Amino acid sequence: MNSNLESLYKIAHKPTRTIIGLMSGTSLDGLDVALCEISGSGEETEVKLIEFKTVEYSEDIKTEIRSVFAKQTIEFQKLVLLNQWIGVLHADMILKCLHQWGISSEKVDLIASHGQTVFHAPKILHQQEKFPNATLQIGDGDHIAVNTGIITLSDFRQKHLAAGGEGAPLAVYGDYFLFSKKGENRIMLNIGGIANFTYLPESSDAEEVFVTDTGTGNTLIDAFTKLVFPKKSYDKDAAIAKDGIVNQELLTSLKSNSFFQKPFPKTTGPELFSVDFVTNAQKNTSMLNISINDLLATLTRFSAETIAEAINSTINNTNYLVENFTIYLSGGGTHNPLLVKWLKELLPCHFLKTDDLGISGDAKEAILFAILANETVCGGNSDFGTRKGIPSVSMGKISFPN
Ligand SMILES: Nc1ncnc2c1ncn2[C@@H]1O[C@H](COP(=O)(O)OP(=O)(O)OP(=O)(O)O)[C@@H](O)[C@H]1O
Ligand SMILES: CC(=O)N[C@H]1[C@@H]2OC[C@@H](O2)[C@@H](O)[C@@H]1O[C@H](C)C(=O)O
Repeated sequence: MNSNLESLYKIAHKPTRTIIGLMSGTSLDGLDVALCEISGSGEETEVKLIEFKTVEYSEDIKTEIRSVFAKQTIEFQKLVLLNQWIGVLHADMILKCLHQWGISSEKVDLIASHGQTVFHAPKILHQQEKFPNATLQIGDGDHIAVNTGIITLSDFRQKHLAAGGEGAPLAVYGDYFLFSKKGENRIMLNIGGIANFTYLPESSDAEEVFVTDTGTGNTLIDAFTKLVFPKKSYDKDAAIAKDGIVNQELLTSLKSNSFFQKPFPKTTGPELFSVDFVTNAQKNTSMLNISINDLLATLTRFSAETIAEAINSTINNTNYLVENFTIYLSGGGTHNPLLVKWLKELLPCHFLKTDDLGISGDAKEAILFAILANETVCGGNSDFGTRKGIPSVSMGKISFPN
């Protein structure tokens, strides 16, 4: 047997695996690095978060990624260069984290790398009959494996697409394994650049589980904060939006986009929820001169209402009542007090954080990719039935260091 496969075989048989989960989301704030100890698989998965760090991206990295990010037209050579560059950068960031934590790379069994999404194109966005759902994450896995000396799983979303999904949201698998609890109705709501939620009914039946994106989370709030205040990357503690008044006419125009009429489950990204998207709505309602306070208040309300309406309408189609659910919040939007206040007003549920279940909301997505790698190496027996958007497949391409 090839010695690489032998190593992988041994890892699969260990009672506990040390796996680094990596996530760099749509906010482009940095790379989340979660060092986890994982035992079991599927519904028996147990995770201990040993270390966590968000390695902030330098302005140079942000500028380079933004030059191709969610854009219809780019310099093609740049995309090719970035694919390798990000792989090498991520490897370097991992090695620095391990050094800081005093952990040798030999102690790490696997890396699970999400990569950087540069374009998400489900059919509902691109609308071209002959082309299937598509998405692209860059930051080559072979470069991470060779540069760290650690077996790396990457590019998780392609298998999901190949098996009939939209390549997202993948959170549902880890959410179900870690958080589904018989006798409790739970919603795991992640408010990142884009918001999504996993619905975990009290039956704990994998075939009833459901996941969808809802639309924008922080991405539009961040974009307009940066546009008007180039030194700020987001509206910290909703300080700007809090002094504004929601503009109902603009809000109605934003909500009239056909994305919100499409059936669930569905996925989206900053390709749709962009500065142009808002500017067009402003033009249509003659609101181009609205104050930044009112604009951010309206965009924050837009996120809150579309998240609440997605949750209400999907639960109304089930045997359960929305008031019997607990919502567990995670993602950066959890730190936005105005967004959370409005969500609490709009949804008659009990609100907690994933931290209350022992998993840090800021680390959750990186941990979820570590769980996906764990499943590919030593699990893969869970059956999610025929529910749309949750194919029962193992995900991630395996890169060996030598
Ligand atoms: N104190 C705060 N006040 C308001 N907003 C905050 C605060 N802290 C974080 N945020 C928001 O959270 C964002 C970062 O969220 P997160 O790291 O979950 O996004 P992401 O992982 O890049 O997104 P995605 O999950 O869509 O890929 C920031 O850009 C900001 O909008
Ligand atoms: C294509 C892509 O990168 N999508 C992300 C993004 O960020 C949030 C939302 O949009 C979600 O669908 C997804 O990430 C999480 C981790 C997921 O797949 O569950």
